[in-house]
Amino acid sequence: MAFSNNLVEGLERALSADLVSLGVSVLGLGVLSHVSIFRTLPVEEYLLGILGLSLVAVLTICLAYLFVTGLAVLQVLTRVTLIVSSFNVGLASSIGIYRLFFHRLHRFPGPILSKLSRFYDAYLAGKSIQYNVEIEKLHHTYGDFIRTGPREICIVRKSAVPLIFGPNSKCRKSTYYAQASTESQNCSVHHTRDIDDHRKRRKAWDRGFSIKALATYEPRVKAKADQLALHLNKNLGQPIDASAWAMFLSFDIMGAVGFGKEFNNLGTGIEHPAIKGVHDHMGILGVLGHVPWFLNLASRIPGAASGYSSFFKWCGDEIERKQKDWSADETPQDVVSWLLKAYVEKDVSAAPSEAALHEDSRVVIVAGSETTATTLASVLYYLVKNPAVLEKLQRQLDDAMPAGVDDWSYEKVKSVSYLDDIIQETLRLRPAVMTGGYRVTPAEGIMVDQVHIPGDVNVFVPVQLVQTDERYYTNAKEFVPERWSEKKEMCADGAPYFPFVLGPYSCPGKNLAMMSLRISLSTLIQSFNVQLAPGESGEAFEKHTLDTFTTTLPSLQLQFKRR
Ligand code: HEM
Repeated sequence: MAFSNNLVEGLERALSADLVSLGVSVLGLGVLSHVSIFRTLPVEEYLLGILGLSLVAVLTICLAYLFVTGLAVLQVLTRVTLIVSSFNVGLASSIGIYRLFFHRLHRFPGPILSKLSRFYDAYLAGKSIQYNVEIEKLHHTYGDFIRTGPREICIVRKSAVPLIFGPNSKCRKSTYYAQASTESQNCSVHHTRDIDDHRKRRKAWDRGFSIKALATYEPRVKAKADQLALHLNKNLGQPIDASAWAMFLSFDIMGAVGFGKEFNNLGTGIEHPAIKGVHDHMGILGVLGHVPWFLNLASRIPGAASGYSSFFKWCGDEIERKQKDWSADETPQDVVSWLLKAYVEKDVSAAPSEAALHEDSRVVIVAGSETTATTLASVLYYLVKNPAVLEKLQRQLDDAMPAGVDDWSYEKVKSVSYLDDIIQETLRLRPAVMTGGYRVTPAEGIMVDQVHIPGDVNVFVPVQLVQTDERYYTNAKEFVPERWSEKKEMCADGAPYFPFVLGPYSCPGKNLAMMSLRISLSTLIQSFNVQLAPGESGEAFEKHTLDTFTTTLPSLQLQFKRR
């Protein structure tokens, strides 16, 4: 009894302390909480728990004031506001001082605000949604190793590429991928950070892109390319937005070989409504993706993801339909059916939950379409800007298929290695993922040249910047497809080239992408001459491409004429 009386008295005294003493002690508590808990806690993992706990703490303090001290409501509110703000000031000051002066990355150069918070890089990305351009500016100011976040280093060195992305790299996916979910159970193969989960699941994906599977996709890809050629034929000499039509083609291809379904963008000339929502929100991803925990939190606000709802529903309905019509005896005819097969048969490579399977199905469309579309439009851009390259390609296609379109076969197209050189050179100058992937270093860190990057640090090598670096490529910003064949001296030894990334997280759709690009480009270039439409300089296309993780292109007006 005496003990509980003492406790109540003690609590009463503490709560009724004068405002200055109260503020100072709670500020100290904020500092203490950072030093003892938050400094090492992976906030992304416990986001909701931390928010819930903070709310409970504030409510408890309110109730304690009301019932123990008997203060009036206004006085209680004043004191609680003081407590909350003092705690946060203490916490934020401790975080700031630690990040600037004591953090294991404190010696790396970079903008002060980047060292303090990822929100600064979100601001940089948001200025014109060209984080790739901002990174180039930072590189000129700070050099090859830039601290782009409290716990992030951007490295502009070729030697970093195998260390971070190579097959033997010990780096894993970083917290960047926590923007969707932190539970691998619910994540797509792209977002899971659990290395075992990822390794197992990649097997199901790789089956969907095997040589045998690709052979079944080939006629469908060709049919879509022919449909585009037909549209161009009907609109000879008219301005055609190459960015939009490349997107229509790629989405229709992924609808056909990804799901075995028809989006019919090429038929209508209008973006399918399920996809429009995705495109409208790419900018948000390009900005808030830089603060993954915030994006994760924001996406939980009711209605926040409503722009995606028709896309989610479309993919969900299609999976449901496939599950209903499932026949174990049939060989899957599209990528999602390969993923579903693993799931239905409870294979080790299966997505770990229905939610994860749905996420995977959405990745098929988004990862497969945007990337191929932007590459296709970019190739066309370089061809119109470099007519000698276009003519050389046409000559080589004619040599391989002398009887013209009736002579077309994918085998013959594959023999035209100049086409691959053109695609490769385009992906060097304008990779479809311009800045990321993002990885985290292993506990022992990594040694890049003579620089030690400590453990548990997020790292990335900006793909476009390092692939257009004069140290590694002669006339690095110029489009010279011959550098991949007869002018190999234009690439330095080990010049960095990784538009599909390398190693365990590399793009599983690379062969499908290359097939789609070869088929569509050969189909178009064999039949048409192409040039910039009147009034189009190509400047906006060159300068205003957006870095939305994958690339978002401005329009590019081209004119097609029959050869
Ligand atoms: C020119 C076309 C393409 C390019 C340049 C490209 C590039 C990339 C890159 C750079 C990544 C790594 C991203 C990261 O590290 O976060 C990636 C991953 C991925 N890509 Fe592609 N991609 C292309 C086409 C495709 C296609 C056609 C598909 C088919 C669905 C596809 C499916 C995927 C998937 C599922 C991943 C995640 C892989 C993983 O995390 O294990 N991509 N791609």
